[in-house]
Amino acid sequence: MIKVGVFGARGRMGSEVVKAVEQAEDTVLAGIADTAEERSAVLGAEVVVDFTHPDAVMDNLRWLAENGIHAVVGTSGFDEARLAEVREILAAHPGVKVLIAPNFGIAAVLMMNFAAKAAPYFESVEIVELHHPNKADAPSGTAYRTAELVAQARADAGSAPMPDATTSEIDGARGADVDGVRVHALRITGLIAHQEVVFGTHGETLKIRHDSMNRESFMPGVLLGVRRVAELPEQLTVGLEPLLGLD
Ligand SMILES: NC(=O)C1=CN([C@@H]2O[C@H](COP(=O)(O)OP(=O)(O)OC[C@H]3O[C@@H](n4cnc5c(N)ncnc54)[C@H](OP(=O)(O)O)[C@@H]3O)[C@@H](O)[C@H]2O)C=CC1
Ligand SMILES: O=C(O)C1=N[C@H](C(=O)O)C[C@H](O)C1
Repeated sequence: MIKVGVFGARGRMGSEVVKAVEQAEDTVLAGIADTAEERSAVLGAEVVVDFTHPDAVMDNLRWLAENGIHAVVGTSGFDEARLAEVREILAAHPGVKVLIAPNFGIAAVLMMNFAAKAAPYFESVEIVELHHPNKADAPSGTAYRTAELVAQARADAGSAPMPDATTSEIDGARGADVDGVRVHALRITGLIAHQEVVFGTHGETLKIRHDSMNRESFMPGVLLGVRRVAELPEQLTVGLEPLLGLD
């Protein structure tokens, strides 16, 4: 049995993780925390799953590394600077592994993978992410990661800059610029988590859309991370792709 702790256990995602860990045959709940002060409740866990807040997660990761506990992280907000900081923390704790996945939905990972593959074939691409209005950050971690992957695929293919003749705009009308890719964030009551990657070239468009209909849908990915994190070859793994055999 893998002993699993949960940070953010009373939140929307954390409460689903608690249920999934309790229901799986090879995992047991070792402790839960919903504040930094409660973290010692997970001492004894082999792996902690963190679905907390972008403002809390870095301190949580430092604490877990200091206590020799592997981490499976769903919390958003990881840019290159943060990932570099995580690598620095881990360098001082060589036995500890961390998996950070911008999205644990298997279909969402495929959506990102397909978007990167399509990117070199189109002149234009923009990302629209749609979430529930209680989401803490914008754009979503998934949209941010998709933009990075799409931008990298375009750069590797030597794609020309995207056409955009806008010379006058109200601030924000063209969305956020992530590595040269425009990202638009909608916050709509009734939604959970959704994304469209919209590609266009002359006479043809392609839309790749992903919808999370409930939070249970993230749990197979979270449990996969819990089962595999200790054996991952790198101390820090970003994205579920290598665990799914995707390049
Ligand atoms: N990678 C993925 O597949 C997914 C990622 N996410 C991400 O997960 C994160 C959480 O989302 P969601 O569950 O909707 O948010 P919630 O606000 O519902 O849950 C976060 C929980 O974490 C608690 N918390 C805050 N600080 C700490 C801390 N230092 N230690 C332990 N617990 C803490 C909060 O308590 P309090 O409310 O009292 O502050 C709250 O209960 C977000 O960054 C979101 O983007 C969400 C869905 C899928
Ligand atoms: O806050 C959410 O709900 C979600 N957050 C993650 C993100 O920021 O990408 C994953 C998913 O979109 C749901």
